[in-house]
Amino acid sequence: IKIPVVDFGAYSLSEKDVPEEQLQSLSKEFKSAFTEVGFVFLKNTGITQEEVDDVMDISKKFFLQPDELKQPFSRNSFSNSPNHGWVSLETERLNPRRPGDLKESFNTSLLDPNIKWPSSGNLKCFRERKTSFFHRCKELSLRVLRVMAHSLGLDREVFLSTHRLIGTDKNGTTLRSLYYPPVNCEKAKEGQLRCGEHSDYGTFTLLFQSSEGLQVRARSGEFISVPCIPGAILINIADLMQRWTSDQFISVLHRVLLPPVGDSSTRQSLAFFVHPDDEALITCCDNSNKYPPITAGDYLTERFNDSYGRS
Ligand SMILES: O=C(O)CCC(=O)C(=O)O
Ligand SMILES: [Fe+2]
Repeated sequence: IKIPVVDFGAYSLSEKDVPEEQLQSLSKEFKSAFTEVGFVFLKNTGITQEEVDDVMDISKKFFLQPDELKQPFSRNSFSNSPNHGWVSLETERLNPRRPGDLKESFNTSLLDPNIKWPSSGNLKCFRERKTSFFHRCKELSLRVLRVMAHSLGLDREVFLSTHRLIGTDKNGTTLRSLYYPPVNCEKAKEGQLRCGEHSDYGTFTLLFQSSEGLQVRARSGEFISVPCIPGAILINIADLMQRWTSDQFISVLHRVLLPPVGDSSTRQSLAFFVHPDDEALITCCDNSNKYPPITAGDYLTERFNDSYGRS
């Protein structure tokens, strides 16, 4: 497989609207990418490499602290947004058949003013950077949703009306910073990876990477390494979108392997997981009823139970 690169300049965040003709051609490119590959690189989105670097820098400062200082911000300690917060090393297994992933992450799901943020020492701009990047990703995602609807021959507002509450406790959309610390391959457990094989759960994901390492499963079953294109954003269709489109758009397995033996480098990425509003009822958009209707909230809860182990 080869992941197509699409120039999003005509609808970048610095443009007010997209001319009809360009919308038409973007839709065509989206359609072939999402039906055949499930992934696309977007360039000229308006989100700059500098913005990405700034968020990665502040995230790394958070992760490099001792665990005791990160503990107060743990995932599950924010009652109205259970996914918000820090996830420690080896806690999550995106492939439940493997040992815990060798990664740490910090999820930003809720922008509510009452939320407690890391703010000490060199983390003074943590909140500001996360929040403003979240908004940028949200704006871009709404544009992507419009083009997607168009490419499926649907009213361009259909996806927008089900993604109205991003950033509130009634929508699961999450900006996740990921940090993959250096790995001592001799100490790693049998079968352990940086991030196990999985597909994402929601509508789609925007992925920003600092270096290579991501692999995507081709139809042949073989995993293929994805290049890292500076300034370009990787978008992949997630499972709920596949279901919504009656399998027209495909959600593809991906993973991050351990670095080669002797390579002690770290890796960082940022993922913006777009989810519909919890109450949105997801019904096959071609009216085929291939899958029964389900609310986005119920669907997401089910998937989280799988990756954190049911208790
Ligand atoms: O770190 C990466 O490049 C991919 C992470 C990922 O696929 C995920 O968190 O869902
Ligand atoms: Fe993923």
